[in-house]
Amino acid sequence: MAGGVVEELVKRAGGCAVIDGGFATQLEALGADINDPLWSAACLITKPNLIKEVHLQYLEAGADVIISSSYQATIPGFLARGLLIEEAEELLRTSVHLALEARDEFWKSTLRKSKPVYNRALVAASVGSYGAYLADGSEYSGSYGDDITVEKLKDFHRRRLQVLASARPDLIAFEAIPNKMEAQALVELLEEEDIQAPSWICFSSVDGQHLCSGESFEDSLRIINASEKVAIVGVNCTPPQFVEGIIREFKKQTEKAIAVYPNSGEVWDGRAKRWLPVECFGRKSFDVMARRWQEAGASLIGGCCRTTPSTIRAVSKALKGRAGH
Ligand SMILES: C[S+](C)CC[C@H](N)C(=O)O
Ligand SMILES: N[C@@H](CCS)C(=O)O
Ligand SMILES: [Zn+2]
Repeated sequence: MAGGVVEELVKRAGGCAVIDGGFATQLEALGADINDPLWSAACLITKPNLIKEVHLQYLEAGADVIISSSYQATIPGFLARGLLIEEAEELLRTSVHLALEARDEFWKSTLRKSKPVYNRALVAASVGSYGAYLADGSEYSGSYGDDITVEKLKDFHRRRLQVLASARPDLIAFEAIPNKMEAQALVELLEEEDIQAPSWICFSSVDGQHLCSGESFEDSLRIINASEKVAIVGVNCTPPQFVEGIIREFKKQTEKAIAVYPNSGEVWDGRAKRWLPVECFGRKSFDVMARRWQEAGASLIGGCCRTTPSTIRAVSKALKGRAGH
């Protein structure tokens, strides 16, 4: 059963596991230049040590799950950069290995302390949507053009998924999926490739009522509910003010564990490649909202773009009564 490892983690975490925060955001905060078609995955080539440092910072902050640096790491993306196929595949494996190394080192160091306050974290291999690869902001529009088909999406995802799975992550995290066709492709692919690690599929939404494409959550959840390979569904990189309503809607439509890791509420300008500030997304702070998300039924909670280790420290404290320290 795909969900065993997830159920165990959620139980160990006291009912709600903490996911890490914005990975690319923290890479940038540490000085990386990610204004690049590969976005944060460029650092797999140029700054692997920084990637490990970001993972360690989120573990220190109290994350029970860390997500690898492969969101925008794709074989065609690396080939366009002039790498060979073997080099591209090695970088994909490296993204998982860096996260596993950080997890194992951190866990060893906490075991040496007399009163460990952490759980042994899980590593989720990130698989960004096709829109992330296109690097045109389409993970927030769901518009992949008229020519796209389920088969083309499966072909796009297939080899990367095989390679990432071969590096033995604990979970596979499909992130910022903006339309139903891609959810269908992923569910079929998990079955065809018989992927053993449990998966999560997280959608992006810009209005809190639909996928970014405008399609209903209901139809996509029906597709996902039929898959035993998917243990967790949810939303990521979605404005936080919509998340409580989304969880309540998902609770009606699925029995799978629900993960939410919204962004800060800022909006990505895909053309200018920058985050646009928002006036105000509500009066509540992220950690206060996180408690409401837990009450509404989320089992895994973290942050996405523009959230940081201090966000996750506060979330960990709010959900478990203690910060990572
Ligand atoms: C989650 S978005 C901010 C990632 C970057 C985007 N795919 C781009 O390359 O423009
Ligand atoms: N795991 C990725 C998601 C981007 S939407 C990151 O945090 O950078
Ligand atoms: Zn994000």
